[in-house]
Amino acid sequence: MARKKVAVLVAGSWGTALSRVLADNGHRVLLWTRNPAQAEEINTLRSNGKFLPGAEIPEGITATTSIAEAVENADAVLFVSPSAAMRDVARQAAGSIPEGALVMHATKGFESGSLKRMSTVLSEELGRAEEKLVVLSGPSHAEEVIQRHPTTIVVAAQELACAEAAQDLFMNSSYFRVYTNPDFVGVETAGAIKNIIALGAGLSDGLGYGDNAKAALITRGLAEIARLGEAMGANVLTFAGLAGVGDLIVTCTSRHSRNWRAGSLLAQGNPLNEVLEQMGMVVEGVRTTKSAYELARRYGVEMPITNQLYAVLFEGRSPEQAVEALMGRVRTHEIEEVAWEARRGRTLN
Ligand SMILES: NC(=O)C1=CN([C@@H]2O[C@H](COP(=O)(O)OP(=O)(O)OC[C@H]3O[C@@H](n4cnc5c(N)ncnc54)[C@H](O)[C@@H]3O)[C@@H](O)[C@H]2O)C=CC1
Ligand SMILES: O=C(CO)COP(=O)(O)O
Repeated sequence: MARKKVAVLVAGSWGTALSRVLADNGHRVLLWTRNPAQAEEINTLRSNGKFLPGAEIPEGITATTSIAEAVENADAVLFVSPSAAMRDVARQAAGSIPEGALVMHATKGFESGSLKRMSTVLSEELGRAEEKLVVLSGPSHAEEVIQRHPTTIVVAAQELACAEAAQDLFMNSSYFRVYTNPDFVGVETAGAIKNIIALGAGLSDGLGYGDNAKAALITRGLAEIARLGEAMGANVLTFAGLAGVGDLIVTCTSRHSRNWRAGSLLAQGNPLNEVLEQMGMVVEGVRTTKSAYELARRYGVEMPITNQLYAVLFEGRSPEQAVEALMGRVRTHEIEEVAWEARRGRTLN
């Protein structure tokens, strides 16, 4: 594949790891950071010690503090800021992105207050149709990608050509395999909402519960993620894929997971503000719990785990009370569509 110029905004853990994949694929990467000391460290020491300690940054990556320089003449632009900074970063880049550049994002979250998906925020700020945007998601921790450990992700776009252009940029046969999916809304919502369940898994482990509890959180979490996603227009099958169950597994079980770690610190009795300070990296699940709690009300969807997480994070409920409330819920069917009422009148074969 021809060598492309790709701008990556910003130089956190995930932006840096994805830059390595692009550089390994022969592309020229301009990695933007607002922090001059970090740019200097990347360009001279070839390291990004705060976010990926011990990792070597390849020569194909150049850091810059000028967002205009990063995106100027770029063939593709990847946004990978925390969700809280997306609108601000997009606004800064908007005037300099070439008309024909492929625009992608790999951020997992919603905009607080407006509850908009990240692609909607990008579309508004960049003046581009959502149909032309690409979202990257799936089970992928930066700490493993930077070490070139085998990883699979999914790229979603409403137009196949856009998804395949992103697939071409990132896919390599040694450690990074990329699938395409036309269900843009499903991939984007699955990736955002899984962080709530990761917080819950961390809380569960922090309380000393075992694998049964975690498996329950993953599966029942998936059920409520899919319910909200479907109400927002997603294809329910997407939740059985990399962005759904795949990401839930990795985020609820990996020692690299920030959301899991934050949940386990909360279970030890640490206040939320101290946990976030101690983490030093973005913990998207906290904001996303609030957004999903509000989205569930907007779409009339039942999300019991999200509701309990919301009460623990923002209303002072103890994790033990939250577990009691979840276990004490009124009895119900596992899947409405296969419940007895729905089968009445059908012949079994
Ligand atoms: N770390 C990972 O393994 C993965 C992260 N993600 C997603 O990628 C997004 C970014 O996460 P990470 O890279 O892990 O975060 P991080 O905490 O490692 O880095 C965030 C970076 O954003 C910068 N930043 C924050 N606000 C800014 C602003 N207003 N303007 C410019 N720069 C700003 C920070 O200085 C920092 O360099 C999140 O939505 C996360 O869910 C997705 C998949 C994997
Ligand atoms: O989205 C991620 C991995 O796919 C990263 O989020 P966590 O660090 O919370 O697991």
